[in-house]
Amino acid sequence: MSSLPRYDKPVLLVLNPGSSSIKWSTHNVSALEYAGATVPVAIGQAGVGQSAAQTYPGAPPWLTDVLTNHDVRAVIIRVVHGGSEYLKPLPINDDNFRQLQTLIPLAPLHNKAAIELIEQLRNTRFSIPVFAVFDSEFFSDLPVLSQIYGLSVALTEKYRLRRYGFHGFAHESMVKHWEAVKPKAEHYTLVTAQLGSGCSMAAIRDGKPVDTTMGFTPNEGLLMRTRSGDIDPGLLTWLQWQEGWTPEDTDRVLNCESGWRGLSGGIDNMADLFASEQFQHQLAFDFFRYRFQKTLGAYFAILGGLDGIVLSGGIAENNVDICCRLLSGLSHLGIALKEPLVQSALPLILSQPASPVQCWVVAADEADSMLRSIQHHFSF
Ligand SMILES: Nc1ncnc2c1ncn2[C@@H]1O[C@H](COP(=O)(O)OP(=O)(O)O)[C@@H](O)[C@H]1O
Ligand SMILES: CC(=O)OP(=O)(O)O
Ligand SMILES: [Mg+2]
Repeated sequence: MSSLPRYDKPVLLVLNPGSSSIKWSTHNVSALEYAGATVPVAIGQAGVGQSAAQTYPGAPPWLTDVLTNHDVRAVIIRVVHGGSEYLKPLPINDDNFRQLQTLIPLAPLHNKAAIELIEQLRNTRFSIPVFAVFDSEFFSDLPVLSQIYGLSVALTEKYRLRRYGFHGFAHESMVKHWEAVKPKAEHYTLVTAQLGSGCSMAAIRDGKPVDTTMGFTPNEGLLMRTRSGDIDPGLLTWLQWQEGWTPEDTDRVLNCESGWRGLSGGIDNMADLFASEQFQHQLAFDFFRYRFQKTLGAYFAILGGLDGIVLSGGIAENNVDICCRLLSGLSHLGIALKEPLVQSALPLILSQPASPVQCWVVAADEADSMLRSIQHHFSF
């Protein structure tokens, strides 16, 4: 039975499959205002290393419900990895859909869920055009030094190896927030941090990203829920020899069995990890914070100073105490926090008025950034 009230104006449906949720929202086509609540729908952890050629069941009930009760003119879906081919918004057709299917191994926790959703949409009776928008678009012009890896030019060129960067819609939304609260500052330096199941940071100069922690895949950089983040490549080769791992095994270990869940021995939600007094749980949280602060220091160095920090994502948005822990002990960087801070409506300023670095926590509006990206290329 349908749970959504009928909404008769034409809408765009925005789908955001993350590594631990699918978020959706509908938006009035003409006003591009929210026409419905952004409702997260829980999904299981996507399997790693499975074949992309699988059987797709029909659209899940929540999706059928949305399509039945809205006059959906187009679906805009966040696809995390577009490979070297796709960065700009893409109207999905048979050819590019087949190509997108081959990219699943580049972002197994994300692209598989996106491909499944697209397949389900294409199989419905609604015949609605589907557009993919890519998480790396925001990072397409990173400076060359932050793009490259220390691998041979032959290998780099053969596979077009580069840092792509992900969470682009979230980082773009955080930049927009900063520019709204600091409209007079023409030149500025900023660090944005998206902290959810996937975690990443970006160094921003005057609105443009100059570096970011996620790389060729969304498993570089910070410690994440089930992803290891940075790891010594030599350790990995050694483990492969020792354990006889196949590429699929390695992928599963790095993407699904590591991160704070692996390190803590099974704690999934950051709220539980943070609240726990057990040694191994505290160690996992401290390591998460250590990686965050180490990256902040590196970005401070390459930016030559820092005007602001903006935090977002499921961890930051829901837990002001964690935000404060992450930013504590950094007075030498010019971070002076307000104390005490209580969880309240976002956006929330965390720093004292005189703090040289102004710190905020905001609810990044990825859907809004996705819509703005598509608006530059298509009208509905
Ligand atoms: N109250 C909370 N305190 C700390 N962390 C939280 C809280 N609520 C949710 N989280 C964390 O937020 C994560 C989900 O964030 P989200 O940005 O929605 O992820 P994704 O987009 O990958 O699905 C969960 O993995 C959980 O660890
Ligand atoms: C790229 C990424 O990790 O996204 P999410 O945090 O939504 O899983
Ligand atoms: Mg997300």
